[in-house]
Amino acid sequence: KEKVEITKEQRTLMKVIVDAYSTHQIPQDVAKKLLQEQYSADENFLLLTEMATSQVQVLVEFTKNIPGFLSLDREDQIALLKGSAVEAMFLRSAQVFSRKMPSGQTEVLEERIRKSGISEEFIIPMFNFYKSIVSLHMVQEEQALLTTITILTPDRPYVKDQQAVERIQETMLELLRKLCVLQRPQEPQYFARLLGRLTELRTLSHYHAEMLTSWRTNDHKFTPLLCEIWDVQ
Ligand SMILES: O=C(Nc1ccccc1F)[C@H](C1CCCCC1)n1c(-c2ccc(Cl)cc2)nc2cc(F)c(F)cc21
Repeated sequence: KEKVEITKEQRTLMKVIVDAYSTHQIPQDVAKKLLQEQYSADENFLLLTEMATSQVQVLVEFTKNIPGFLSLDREDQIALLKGSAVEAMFLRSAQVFSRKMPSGQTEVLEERIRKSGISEEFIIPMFNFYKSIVSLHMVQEEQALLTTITILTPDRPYVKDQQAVERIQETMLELLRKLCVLQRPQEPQYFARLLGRLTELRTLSHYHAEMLTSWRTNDHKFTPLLCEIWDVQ
């Protein structure tokens, strides 16, 4: 039986990542807003573009706290941010959706999102992904590390020094692997299941531009930052 233990430096690394992850969150809670009232497709589109724009800003702040990220080549840092922003947003959305809520509220939230203006064809894959995240019952350490691992994907477009990214990602993968073994001794496959979600996440993120341009709204207005990150307009 493998004796797994977290080293002192791994504990420090995890604290840095989890603190940064919980600090750099969007101030206003979109789930609360959606539960408070029903918005029109136009209002929902505006809310989405606002949320997605501020999500990119908090993502940039979060990555500054990933040990080693700032010592990467500057252009590679940008390539990693650009390449992971959409996935980070869907992962964040899934984590928001998987939060424990008073009974019945998750169903209301799901209904509001289904009716938000997003076109039918994307609702199934999106909620399949969200529900697969819900079923993992991730703790915040796992959520923070999974987002960090997503950001540190070496084979994003235009990354020059992939080895340098791989080295940092491997540190995070090893830490997550240990956490999963310690957290779920009865589920030896749990770590593999977590990483499997990243494949689903990448597939869902392929549709992101279409999801926005097919939104049921008369005016698809995007912020300059979203045009940059979301390959729209
Ligand atoms: O705000 C959003 N996501 C989000 C962005 C940044 C940080 C945190 C976030 F939750 C949007 C809203 C926007 C307003 C209309 C309804 C969907 N959102 C999505 C989502 C994201 C992108 C596309 Cl193309 C389609 C849906 N899935 C959600 C699941 C949830 F549980 C949730 F609370 C909000 C969610």
